[in-house]
Amino acid sequence: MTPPANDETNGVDNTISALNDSKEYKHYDYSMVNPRNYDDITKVVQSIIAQVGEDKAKSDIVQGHAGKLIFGTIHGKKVICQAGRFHPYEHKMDLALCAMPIRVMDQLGVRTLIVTNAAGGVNKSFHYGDLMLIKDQIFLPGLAGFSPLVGEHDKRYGGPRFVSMHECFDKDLRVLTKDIANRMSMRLMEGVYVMSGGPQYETPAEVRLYHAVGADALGMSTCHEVVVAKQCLMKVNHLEVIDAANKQGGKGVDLISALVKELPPPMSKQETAKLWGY
Ligand SMILES: O=P(O)(O)O[C@@H]1C[C@H](O)[C@@H](CO)O1
Ligand SMILES: Nc1nc2[nH]cnc2c(=O)[nH]1
Repeated sequence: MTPPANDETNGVDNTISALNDSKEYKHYDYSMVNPRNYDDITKVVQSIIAQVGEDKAKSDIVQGHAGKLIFGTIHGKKVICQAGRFHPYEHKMDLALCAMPIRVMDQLGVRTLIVTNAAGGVNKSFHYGDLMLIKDQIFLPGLAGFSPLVGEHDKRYGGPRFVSMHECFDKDLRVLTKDIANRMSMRLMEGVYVMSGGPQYETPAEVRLYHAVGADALGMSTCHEVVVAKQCLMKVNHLEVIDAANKQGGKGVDLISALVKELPPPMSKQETAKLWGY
C-alpha cells in the first residue's frame, strides 16, 4: 500500500473503485490491523483470497511493517488484514490520511476491528514481551488538534460529526478476549494506551508524566484509527505487545486467531448506532 498523494477522501474512493472491479473484495465483516510480523498474519489467515499492495521487501519506511491488504478467512470468517500501517510521523502528521484504510474497510462492510501494535511499558508491573488489552486511550495528538476528524465532515461516509469516545474498546470483546486468554493460560495485562506523535522516544520525565495521568503503555500509532472506526460505528478490540513485537508476535496471533473463532456475529451499523445512542 502506498498512501495516496491526494486527500483521504480521494484515497478511499480510488481504493474502493479499484477493488470494486472484483467480487473477491466485497462483503467482509471483520478486519485486523496487524502492523508487524507479516509472516504471523499469513500463518493465521487460513485461506488467502487475494492480496493487494507492496511486498514486504519493498516496504522500508518502518522496519517490519509490510504494505499489504490481505483478504482471506480465519476459522471460516471473512477477514481483511492490514499488514503494516501509516504512522503520522511518516506522513507529516496527516492523521486523516493515516486512518484512511479504516474507511476503506468500512466501505467494504467491516463491522468489527481488531487492532494490534507494539508499545513501550509505563506500568511498572509489566514485563518486556507482555501482551496488553487496551481498555482506554489517551490520544495526545488528537488533544492538540491533530485529529483525523478535523476538516470537512464527509457525509458520504456516514457516522456522527461529534464522535463519542466512551467505551471505545468494546466491553464484550474485552471480556471475551480475557476469557480466551485465561483458557489458554496466557498472561494478559489490561490498561490505558497513550499515543505521542513520535518518532522520538520519551524522556524519563515524559514517561513520569504519562504514568501520572494513568497511562500503562505508550506508542506512536493506533488512536487515530480507533477514532475513525468509532465514527464508522465499528466495534473495536485492541491488543498490544509491550516492546517486543518479534519475540511475542506468535503468542499474540494465537490469541487473535482464537478470538476470531469465537467472535459473535457482527452488529449492523443501525444496531451499533442505537446501542451507542446516536
Ligand atoms: O505500528 P506500531 O505502533 O506497532 O509501531 C511501533 C510504535 C512506533 O510507531 C514505532 C516505533 O517503535 O513502531
Ligand atoms: N512512544 C513509544 N513507542 C514505542 N513503540 C515501541 N516502544 C515504544 C516506546 O518505548 N515509546
